[in-house]
Amino acid sequence: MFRSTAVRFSAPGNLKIFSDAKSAKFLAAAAKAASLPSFENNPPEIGRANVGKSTLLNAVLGRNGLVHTSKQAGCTRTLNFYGVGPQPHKLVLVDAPGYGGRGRPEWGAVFNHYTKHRKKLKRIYILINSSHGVKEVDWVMLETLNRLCEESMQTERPITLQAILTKADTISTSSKGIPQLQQEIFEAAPLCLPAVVTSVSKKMELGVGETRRSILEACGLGRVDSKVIHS
Ligand SMILES: Nc1nc2c(ncn2[C@@H]2O[C@H](COP(=O)(O)OP(=O)(O)OP(=O)(O)O)[C@@H](O)[C@H]2O)c(=O)[nH]1
Ligand SMILES: [Mg+2]
Repeated sequence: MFRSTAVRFSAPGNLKIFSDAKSAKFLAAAAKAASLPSFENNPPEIGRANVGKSTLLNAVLGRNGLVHTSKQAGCTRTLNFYGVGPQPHKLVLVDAPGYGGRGRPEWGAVFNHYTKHRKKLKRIYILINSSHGVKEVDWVMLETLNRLCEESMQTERPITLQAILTKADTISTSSKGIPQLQQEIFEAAPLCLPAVVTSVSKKMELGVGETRRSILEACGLGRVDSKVIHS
């Protein structure tokens, strides 16, 4: 269980902002979410469909089944916000729909709008399947996010980017090794922070504590982490 006196991951309120609707409605909702004043820190998770975004979020929140997951790609279709701790939330985690074959242009439009306009955005996590490696769509997304981070450095809203290599329990001998994947990520996105390697399965749990620490550090809550987080 991930516990903290100031940041309680075990009792989040699920703030579902978007519904699956036409693009215009999506964008209006994205604009609304981007200007919500009570959201302090919003690190969103992005990645190809089925990479394990929602599963990792459940693990990070210490709440099995809170975030809907599925074997079928394209499960998450909206940006979902999970407030952590008492109101007003110091931390809000954001689960995003996947990109790639099962993604939809309007989902991308919402994500782009959100990342461009959300004032309190601190860090974006890009999740990549360890055993599939860096696909072309991942490469394009890494380059795009690297540009976004670079541009943000000139503003009062610097955004950092970090990779998460998921499903480490499924790495086989034919998969590329983690150091090689890391190298490819750096080539596409030199600003990307070193990847956290995770696995959330019955076989192996790995990297969940490290992901939590990274989120707290990204949001300037790092001191809370070192004192009172138990993972
Ligand atoms: N073996 C293994 N399976 C995992 C892991 N993480 C997630 N899965 C499985 O992968 C499938 C997809 O997980 P989700 O968390 O729904 O993936 P997602 O990225 O949110 O997918 P979309 O919402 O469709 O974009 C589910 O069947 C999960 O149980 C992992 O670390 N190891
Ligand atoms: Mg999902």
